[in-house]
Amino acid sequence: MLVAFSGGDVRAAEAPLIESGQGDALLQRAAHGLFGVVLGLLREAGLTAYGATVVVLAGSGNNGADALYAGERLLRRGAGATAVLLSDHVHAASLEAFRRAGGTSVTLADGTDPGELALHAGHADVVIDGIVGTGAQGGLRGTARAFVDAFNTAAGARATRSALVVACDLPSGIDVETGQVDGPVLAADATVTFGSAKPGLLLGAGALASGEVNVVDIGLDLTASTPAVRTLLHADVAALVRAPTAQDQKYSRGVLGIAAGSSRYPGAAALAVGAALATGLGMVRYLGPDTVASLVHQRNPEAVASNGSVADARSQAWVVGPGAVDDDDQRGRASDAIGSGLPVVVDAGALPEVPDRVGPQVILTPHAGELSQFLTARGVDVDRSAIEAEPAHFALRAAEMTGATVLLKGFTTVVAAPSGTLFAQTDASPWLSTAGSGDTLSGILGALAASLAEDTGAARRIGVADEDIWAAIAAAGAAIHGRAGRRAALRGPILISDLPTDIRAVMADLYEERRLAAAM
Ligand SMILES: NC(=O)C1=CN([C@@H]2O[C@H](COP(=O)(O)OP(=O)(O)OC[C@H]3O[C@@H](n4cnc5c(N)ncnc54)[C@H](OP(=O)(O)O)[C@@H]3O)[C@@H](O)[C@H]2O)[C@@H](O)CC1
Ligand SMILES: [K+]
Repeated sequence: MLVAFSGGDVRAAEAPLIESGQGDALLQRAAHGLFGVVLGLLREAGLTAYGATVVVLAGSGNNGADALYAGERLLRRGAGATAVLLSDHVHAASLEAFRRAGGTSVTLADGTDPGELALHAGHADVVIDGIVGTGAQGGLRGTARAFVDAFNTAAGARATRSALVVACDLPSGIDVETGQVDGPVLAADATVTFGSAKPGLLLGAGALASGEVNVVDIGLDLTASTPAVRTLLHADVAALVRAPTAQDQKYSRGVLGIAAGSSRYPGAAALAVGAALATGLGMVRYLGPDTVASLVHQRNPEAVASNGSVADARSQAWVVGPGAVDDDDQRGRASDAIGSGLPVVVDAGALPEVPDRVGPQVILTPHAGELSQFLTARGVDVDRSAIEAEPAHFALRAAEMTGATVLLKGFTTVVAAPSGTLFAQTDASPWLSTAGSGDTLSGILGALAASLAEDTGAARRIGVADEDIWAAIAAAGAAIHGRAGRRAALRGPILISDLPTDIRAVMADLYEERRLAAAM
């Protein structure tokens, strides 16, 4: 699991070490970790340090010092390195070490046009961003801002430019706590972060600017702090999902009730049912109008369908709401399922049925517009754009207000538990923002909820508190959905009705990971 502590907590954990005279040792450990990741990236690009061209961008703080010490190590391995100094008072010892190893440096003075230097950096093999780290205050300013603007213009966007950009601790320009960007940002191909990830690397625009996040252990003790954000990795999702055993029968593997679709939106039901079956469980019971049930049956004859009541359809979990609009029977089923005490995934048309207080086993899956309506109906007047700017804040607010688990959809999906625990998953493909995508997410979440509803060891397997298991299940569902989308996008624009094929392939990968982990 990728665990992010706030910049403040990381700095507090550094403080006693710095006071006891270990400040330089910390810088050296950080620089060594950064150097190691750069070497690996060069190797992946078919290069070695010997002969590689490196540009180190150094600001006035310790972030610049880490980058310069990493540059020193690359110089000693035969790289050619130039430092662009964005302040006239960079960390003296690291600059001295960089120069002694053969590096050259140039100071960008206030008011000087950074265009030529930016062009030079754009032609390097690697650019190490040591402009600002956890000491950044607000959006980039002064020479830092001018240089990043010029670099983005000269080198182009990530994926189109030739230089690999490696962020030291965090990409300069993001807010360390929220990932919000105010002004230019130096988007990285990879970020090497020290002690632990920071929330801004996992949330919002910061998650998009960070590339692959590598955490370097520099010996900080963070055990007394509470993680601010967590991201489930492949191994965590693999440890969570439940594979059938020889003792299982269809009822013990999990039965999911789905009250989705309406005569206006019949397709949503078929998509949710198909995705649930592909995720793997014992049975899906579909409840809804006969016409919709026959569409569900055409695609998935294994689903058991009726137009009966929630009370009569024994299940371990429910999905309510996808495509269920202007349908009083579906509304009644949503209300009954939410009131049943069973895990329930509540989407779209069922969100207005949520009472004031529920338990964390009720998983709400709004997008920003739906969360805005949901919160406004509860007296928190907030529009869609405000939620998009601070998704974690508003998801937590909704979870704390209602007691539900709140999964807020987006390119980065955030999941808030009522306990305050927060997950962020950036597994998705932009191709997934298409009609029907949310219906398949509901199906995946429902299947996980049904198959894990009675699994008392699930939270322990991935190291979360029992009270946060529903948030972890929701985060795992977002990860599976996102990866299925990425896989599907390899074949071109995603056809959501095809997604079950990719969901099954993602599940197969997860079971293989689980098997390999057990064999170790
Ligand atoms: N502590 C340690 O021992 C360890 C620390 N570590 C490393 O140190 C980093 C933290 O170092 P830090 O505290 O020196 O702050 P840092 O982010 O380098 O720069 C702050 C300076 O930047 C400037 N500045 C601020 N905002 C700005 C803006 N918006 N736009 C432009 N400039 C801005 C401002 O300088 P000024 O402009 O005032 O000259 C300010 O003083 C951390 O991320 C990690 O990499 C690790 O190696 C582990 C050991
Ligand atoms: K940086």
